[in-house]
Amino acid sequence: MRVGLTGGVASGKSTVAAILAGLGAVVVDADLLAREVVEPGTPGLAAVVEAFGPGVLADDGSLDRPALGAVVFADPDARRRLEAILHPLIRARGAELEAAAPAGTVVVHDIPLLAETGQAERFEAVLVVDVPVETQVQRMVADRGMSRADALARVAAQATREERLAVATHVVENTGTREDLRERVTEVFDSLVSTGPTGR
Ligand SMILES: CC(C)(COP(=O)(O)OP(=O)(O)OC[C@H]1O[C@@H](n2cnc3c(N)ncnc32)[C@H](O)[C@@H]1O)[C@@H](O)C(=O)NCCC(=O)NCCS
Ligand SMILES: Nc1ncnc2c1ncn2[C@@H]1O[C@H](COP(=O)(O)OP(=O)(O)OP(=O)(O)O)[C@@H](O)[C@H]1O
Repeated sequence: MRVGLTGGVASGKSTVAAILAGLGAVVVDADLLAREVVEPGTPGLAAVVEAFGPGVLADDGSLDRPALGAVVFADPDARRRLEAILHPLIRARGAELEAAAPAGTVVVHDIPLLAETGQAERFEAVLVVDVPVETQVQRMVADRGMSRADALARVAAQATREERLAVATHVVENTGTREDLRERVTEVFDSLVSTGPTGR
């Protein structure tokens, strides 16, 4: 079964993905792949430098992620150019990892921009991790040391809560404790495995 997992920045997707992995799912993490495809020496990194200039490289030749983030989260055109380079590479690698998963496993694709990129129909079920914007911002500021303005810029670069909820087959609210989250995710996983995906 192919399951999509999405949610706004800092909503708790990685936490949900880790719980699902513990329950036996194979997780394909788009954020991780987005890092893999721009590792030093890759065609992905070369293409990014070609498009954005050597100013997005750190002294050791790796991608300077904060520098590139400052550019693309302030400029939607720049963001689209970056996405046009990286998304095909990320998708191709995700398909490879899925093909390598053992038969019969639940493969969960953790994709931050699933709603934005119109991918919902590719999945038998779509889990949306839902929190209020203020919770996203507080987590980015408290856990990642971001300024409030930078946190709000990331939120503004993404779909609204409503747009994401519109593609959900299962909503995972993450406004309670981590234990509440584990219970809800376990309930959703059990229902997917025992009764199959619903809602499509
Ligand atoms: C701009 C980059 C270098 C900033 O790196 P940084 O280490 O600060 O962030 P990281 O990659 O860990 O992403 C953290 C979160 O930011 C949000 N985010 C990342 N890219 C985007 C984007 N293009 N649009 C909206 N939100 C985004 C997502 O919620 C993601 O989970 C990086 O995010 C990137 O390469 N983005 C383009 C690739 C992409 O679209 N990734 C999203 C998953 S496919
Ligand atoms: N229920 C919760 N209670 C308190 N903190 C939480 C809860 N769920 C997640 N967090 C914390 O919030 C932060 C964001 O969670 P996580 O990294 O899972 O989100 P994400 O959606 O994967 O983020 P990103 O979009 O940046 O990849 C983390 O520091 C995580 O430990």
